[in-house]
Amino acid sequence: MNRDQELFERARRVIPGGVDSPVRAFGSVGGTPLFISRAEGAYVFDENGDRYVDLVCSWGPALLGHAHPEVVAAVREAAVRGLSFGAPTLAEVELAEAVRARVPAAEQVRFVSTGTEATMTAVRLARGATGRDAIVKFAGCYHGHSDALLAAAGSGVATQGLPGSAGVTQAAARDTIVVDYNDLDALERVFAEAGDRIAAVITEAAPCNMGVVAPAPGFNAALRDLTSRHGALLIVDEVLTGFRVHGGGWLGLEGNAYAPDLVTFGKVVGGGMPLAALGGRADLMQLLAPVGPVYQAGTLSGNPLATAAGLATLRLADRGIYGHVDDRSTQLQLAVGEALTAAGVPHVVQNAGNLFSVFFRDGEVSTYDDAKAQDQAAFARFFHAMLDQKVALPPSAFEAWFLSAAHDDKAMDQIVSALPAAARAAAGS
Ligand SMILES: Cc1ncc(COP(=O)(O)O)c(C=O)c1O
Ligand SMILES: N[C@H](C=O)CCC(=O)O
Repeated sequence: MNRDQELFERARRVIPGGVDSPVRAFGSVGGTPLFISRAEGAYVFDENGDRYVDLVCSWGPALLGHAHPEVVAAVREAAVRGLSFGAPTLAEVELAEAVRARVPAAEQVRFVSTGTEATMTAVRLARGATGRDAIVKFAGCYHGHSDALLAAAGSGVATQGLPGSAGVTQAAARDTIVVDYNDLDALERVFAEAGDRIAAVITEAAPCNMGVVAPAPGFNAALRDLTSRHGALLIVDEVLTGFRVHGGGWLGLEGNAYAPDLVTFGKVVGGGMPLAALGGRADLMQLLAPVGPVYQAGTLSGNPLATAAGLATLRLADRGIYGHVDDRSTQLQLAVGEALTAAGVPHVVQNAGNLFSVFFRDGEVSTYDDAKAQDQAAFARFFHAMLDQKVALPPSAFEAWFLSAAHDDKAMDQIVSALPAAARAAAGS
């Protein structure tokens, strides 16, 4: 047994499945997760002492690469001033201003610790504002693990092939209406039948948790029109896309052509620390306690180390950074496509800005059903062949691949030269 295997066995004795988040467990690809001892730039190092080019990037936050010196310095400086105060700070105000400057729809911002809290609060706020109970979500979208949002969810729920989660009450499930992604006709029908019950439609700005499935042109703007016509709110979840695909998130990439009522952030906004946020129209945000009647709170919300990391990250994330990540993403998408084509493996590479994933099937994927109809065994073979060559992909066919500003020519060469053998493994040859 190597050190990772030893640790996994030990972990499983004290931690369910040996992991603190199911997607880490290698459940759908088999084998032993890497136990990471440290990370730097484009690389992670496991407990065996092996170095891997990382295409997980902490599932998104590491836009600048791991342990960027300026971000680490900002966290160090904050740490010596105190780890947590449970009181307002200057850095929170600065970070809220930085978010508002980049995302006009976020007129006011409330910081929380996880994306789950951000979307959960958005749902509660929508219900409080409209006096309605039902929420519409799209099949294959993932918004964290609050009860209202676990139905037909992507990410780890998709990876495990679950329809939802045990422990969600029937009442909660009844108030969540699930519609196929990119299907406006179906959504129109739902509003025609139950429009006066619907508090909000929540959508990933561009879904990346059933693999990457960009919205059809005009889809998000149509959601805006439809919800407005029916007095429902539009919640755009930018936890994954926010500050990653563009300085203004997916909304910015689409030129802020439509404005959601509420928008959620996580991952990059916390620079690798536990921080997420809910933003939105000021009149709605003013319904949150202590101003309004919708309660939301958090002992560690707006934690000073996390706000320091977030601020340093947003300050560094300029056009050059996004240009670099976009170019690397285009390069890798082409290289993966070429390798799989050469090996005769059915596939489609889809992107939303610099986020992309590979579906091991022919034909465009625009719904969760399309995403599920892929050869997951081929993905598992591909994944392990890449891992054998010291390239760490997300261990699921339903997750996006993440690049960073630290993925330089050397790291890219290592990835690209690993592709032909991985493609042949996917082909089963
Ligand atoms: C789009 C989206 N929303 C919400 C979440 C939940 O965030 P967290 O894992 O920080 O709770 C995630 C990822 O996990 C996500 O990708
Ligand atoms: N797909 C998820 C986030 O976007 C993966 C993170 C997790 O659930 O641990």
